[in-house]
Amino acid sequence: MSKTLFDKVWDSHVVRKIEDGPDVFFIDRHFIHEVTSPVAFLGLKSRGVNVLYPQRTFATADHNTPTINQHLPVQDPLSANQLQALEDNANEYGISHWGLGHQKNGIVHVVGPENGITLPGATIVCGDSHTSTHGAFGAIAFGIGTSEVEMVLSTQCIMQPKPKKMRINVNGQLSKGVGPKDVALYIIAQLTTSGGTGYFVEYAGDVFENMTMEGRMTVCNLSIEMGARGGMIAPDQTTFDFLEGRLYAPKGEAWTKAVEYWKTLKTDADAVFDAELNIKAEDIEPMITYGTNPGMGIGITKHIPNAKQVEGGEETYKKSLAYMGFHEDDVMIGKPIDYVFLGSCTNGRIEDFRAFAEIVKGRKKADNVTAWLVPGSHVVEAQIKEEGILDILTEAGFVLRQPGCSACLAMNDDKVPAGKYAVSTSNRNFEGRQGPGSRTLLASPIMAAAAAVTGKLTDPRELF
Ligand SMILES: CC(C)[C@H](C(=O)O)[C@@H](O)C(=O)O
Ligand code: SF4
Repeated sequence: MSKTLFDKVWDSHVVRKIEDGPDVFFIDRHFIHEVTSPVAFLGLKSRGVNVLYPQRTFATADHNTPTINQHLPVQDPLSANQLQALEDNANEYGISHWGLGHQKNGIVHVVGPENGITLPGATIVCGDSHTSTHGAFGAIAFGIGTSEVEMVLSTQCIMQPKPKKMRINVNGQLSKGVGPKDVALYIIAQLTTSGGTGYFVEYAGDVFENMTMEGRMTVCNLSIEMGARGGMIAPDQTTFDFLEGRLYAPKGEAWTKAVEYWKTLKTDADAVFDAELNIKAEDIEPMITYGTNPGMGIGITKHIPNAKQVEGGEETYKKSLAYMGFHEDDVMIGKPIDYVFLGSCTNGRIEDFRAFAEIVKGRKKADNVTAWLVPGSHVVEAQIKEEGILDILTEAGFVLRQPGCSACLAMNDDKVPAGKYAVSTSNRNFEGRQGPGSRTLLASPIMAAAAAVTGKLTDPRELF
């Protein structure tokens, strides 16, 4: 029978089928961080159960970490406790731990791929919704809850009903200034934040085939924001080139054999999906969100839609605009902004910093803008320095911070004040996401750069 990429990976990991119930599903690799793992370990302890395969679990600290002075003790007691608990649990159970200050430390969804822990055909989970990022490598990767984290630690399996399958095809040529983030925000705007509910998505078409691994990760990362369980892209030469030689990637003969297998991980020509969406690359503009969910996005040259044009309740829509301090039919270009955040597991990789630097090169940060530029990992930070990007940023008046989730969800000190506008390369614009009362406008790194140097929303295409 013909199979999709998703079927191939899923079916090869089912340990047991339960009639009319979920599958018992084997997990190859498990990431943990300080927010969702402490309670899972407490559960293990209270049941007197051990970690079955500690070498399949990887711990990194990211959410509660400060992004300056990481060599000093963490001031916030809650954060300090969470970080300590992660370290203690990792040590107690023999799990590798990349804590604050460790040269491999960074956001879980950045360091996994960077170190070749994320591999094609693998099943990957983490107590974190943006685990979908790892699907960029042709892995089945999704977020799980704390009780499932405990289940994976103790059995290396979870119980999962098999989701439905959706394919999103984007074909054609993206225009200059339109990148992976715009593609993803465009798709979410089309589908809405619930359009992917119950599905696992495969992204296909020449736009994804021509995309770098960083770009594919940005797209898969945002799958969760359309309600999908996860998203994936068939592995190809771009994937293999990215992975070869990385710390945990197979070596020598094992590598050759692995690549041979990975090449079979493609959707068969006549395989059937439960839903399919076709998008023309030429229709996508640089995107910006104007509301309080990631589906409320439009091309930068467009006006904010009228309540009558949008699905869902008019009242909720108006409430969302009121929170943002915007009005129906407003033009986005020219709106003044206060903060710019470049970073997160969506856009905190080297390519994102290159894109940002391309725009700010030879320009200056606008005086009214506070900018937080936060690499996704120490590896990204080092590369920023090596490639001379730091010099460009410094010259333009920007400061580079240290790695972590930072203002993406403001669990540390990087909080956008109430009422202020932040152009953010992260993935969620919910009320208060970047600090109580903060107003988030989601965008690509180049859109963020254009705002950072002009102090207002600007069409980045004008700055090339
Ligand atoms: C803290 C964590 C559980 C959360 C998630 O699951 O996504 C966070 O990473 C987020 O982005 O909101
Ligand atoms: S960077 Fe943001 S979205 Fe990603 S894991 Fe951290 S808090 Fe979640």
